[in-house]
Amino acid sequence: MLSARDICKSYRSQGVETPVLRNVSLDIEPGGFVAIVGRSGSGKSTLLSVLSTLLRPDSGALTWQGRAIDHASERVINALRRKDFSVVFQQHQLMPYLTAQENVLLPFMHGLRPVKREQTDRARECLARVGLAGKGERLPGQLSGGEQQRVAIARALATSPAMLFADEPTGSLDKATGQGIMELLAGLNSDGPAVVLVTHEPAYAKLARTVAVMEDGRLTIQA
Ligand SMILES: Nc1ncnc2c1ncn2[C@@H]1O[C@H](COP(=O)(O)OP(=O)(O)OP(=O)(O)O)[C@@H](O)[C@H]1O
Repeated sequence: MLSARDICKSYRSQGVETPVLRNVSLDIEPGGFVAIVGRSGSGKSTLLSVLSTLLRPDSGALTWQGRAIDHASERVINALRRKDFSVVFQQHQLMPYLTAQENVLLPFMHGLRPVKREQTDRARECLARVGLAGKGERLPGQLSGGEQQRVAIARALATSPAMLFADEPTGSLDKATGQGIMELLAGLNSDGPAVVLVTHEPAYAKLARTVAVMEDGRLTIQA
């Protein structure tokens, strides 16, 4: 379980401090599905970044399976991101010169070590899971926006994470394509990782089991 308690986070720029998260607490159970909603600038992405360890909180506690990770070493954080946590962004951040399958294999690539047969099989399985069987040899530029986001999700799934974080994964897609991505995430969540996602779209949030609303740096759990 991932647990955040009394998380505070401010940004400092040009001598001005802007508090963004004020005593935010949230528990995410194994298999949970949480949508974080709220108006633009309310701190949703900042919260997601703190939960996924991309940003460190100024104060408060973040624990993963009972272990404090808010000030864990880089080594511990890197191990967590390699194994348990995966993040999908609005801009899918695929490598344009690698095929879909090679992009999904990226989490397995360490230095010059060749990827293993079972990792290639896993990449193929993940592409099939997101509805892209048979498209593994295409470059991102030969796929639609929705398909590119599916590749990014397949890449995030490759390591069988316990937690999948998604920051506006539908933000650059039209409504029907976005709905497809949300349904995919809901389907993956039903037998896979816990999902925490940021969305602007109330219709998408309905697919989550818990809706958490950010307002003025505070978080309210709706259901
Ligand atoms: N690196 C930064 N330095 C200074 N201020 C920042 C930084 N990142 C975000 N902010 C500010 O923090 C506040 C919250 O930003 P955040 O991106 O978390 O909000 P959001 O709810 O995700 O917004 P949106 O829905 O528009 O993406 C905003 O006022 C933003 O301008």
